[in-house]
Amino acid sequence: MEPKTPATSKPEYDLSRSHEAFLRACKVIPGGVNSPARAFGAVGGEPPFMARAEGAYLYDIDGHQYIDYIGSWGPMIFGHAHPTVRHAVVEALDHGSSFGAPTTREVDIAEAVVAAVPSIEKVRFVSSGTEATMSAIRVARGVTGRNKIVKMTGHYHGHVDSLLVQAGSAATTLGFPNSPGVTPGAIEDTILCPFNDVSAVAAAFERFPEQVAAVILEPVAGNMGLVPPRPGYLEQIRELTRKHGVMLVFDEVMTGFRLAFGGAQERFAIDPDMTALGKIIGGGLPAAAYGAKSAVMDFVSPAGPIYQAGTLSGNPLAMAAGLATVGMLRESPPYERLEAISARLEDGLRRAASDAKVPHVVQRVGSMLTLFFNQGPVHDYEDAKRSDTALFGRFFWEMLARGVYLPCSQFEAAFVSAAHTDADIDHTVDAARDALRAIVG
Ligand SMILES: Cc1ncc(COP(=O)(O)O)c(C=O)c1O
Ligand SMILES: NCC(=O)CCC(=O)O
Repeated sequence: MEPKTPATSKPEYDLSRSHEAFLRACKVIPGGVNSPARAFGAVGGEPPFMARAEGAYLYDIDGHQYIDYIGSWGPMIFGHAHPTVRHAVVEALDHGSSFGAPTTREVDIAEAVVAAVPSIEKVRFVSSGTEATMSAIRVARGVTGRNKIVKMTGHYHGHVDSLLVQAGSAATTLGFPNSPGVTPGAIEDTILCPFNDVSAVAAAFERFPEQVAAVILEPVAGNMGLVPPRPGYLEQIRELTRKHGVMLVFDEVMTGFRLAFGGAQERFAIDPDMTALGKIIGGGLPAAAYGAKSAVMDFVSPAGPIYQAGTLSGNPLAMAAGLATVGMLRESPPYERLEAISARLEDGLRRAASDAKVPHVVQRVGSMLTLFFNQGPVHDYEDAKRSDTALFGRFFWEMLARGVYLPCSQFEAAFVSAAHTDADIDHTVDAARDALRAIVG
């Protein structure tokens, strides 16, 4: 079937094949999906099922083409099915897909991470961002001999029990910040603070003197929509944690290799004690990592006593995809262009929303952005929750029908890739203008 070219005027939009697939899926998969974030719970309706993806585009089984701003929720910084990544994975596959024994490719990618991220001297590879943050917390507790963790409301660190409290992403969307099955014991050592509020963290340290092992945060929050740190916030948190002997853990699963080659910590010149990486580091295959100075990482088994393991950790295919992606980021950095096209999108969306006279704010850092239907500015979770999610849902569907695939929740960030062209951006802005006109008249 020839893909239908996206048009900004709303074409007939038929998802009957996806509907059939969804009915089949719902019989054998909970909610029809393998992760709630893709279920359209926040926008209503059923998701299109995807057939393939290439460059900046997704193609569904009903024959529609979409300009993709999810990028697999972050990994696809060069767009989909990039030939260099594909070639690396195919070559790796020809040599066997998993050995359960060390490979030189793991050393190559570890060296690449250490060279890219100054705060990391040693790094351990795992298979998901969830494992990376879970392990980082375990190490922080093991190294400090303290139990408590400070977490920011609206920040999402994967589905780790102790961190699944007032988490963002689909946990916000689905409205059960504390999931059934997470025991009171699992979260009793988790202290919640609002993002961008240094005094709340200082108060937590005073209330629990010498009991806090770590502060974990997304340096630029992407799981309650895009929320930048206020100027000076990260610096003050760094100073405060150092003063109290608390480890500062940056969850750079989203921001790592995206906001700069060295991640948000390079962009904001902060030296965290530990870093969780994911998404881009796996180049679209399942890989993630956590790293720190050697003095910390040497506590990790088998060098030290803190246990952490994984059958598929350092998987050859995932390492090949990650290495190819990191190599391209280093050899031909896309960051300047990403900044330029993302700014073009930001400006265009802002103009479209202003002209439609809907309350809005567009927040962006690098190639991550959110159009909030909210007066703004959005500094924390409480601000984000004031958004008009019903309006967002209508806008989302109007955009989808016009061939633009935005993240399917107000509480997610959109990702721009190096594969997006100026024409894609302009098409998106035209679609937004039409969509808002269709909604508000
Ligand atoms: C900031 C952040 N941390 C951790 C995770 C968890 O990663 P994963 O979904 O690979 O487990 C995600 C996304 O899911 C994330 O955005
Ligand atoms: N911002 C949300 C995610 O990145 C998670 C995607 C998923 O769990 O499917």
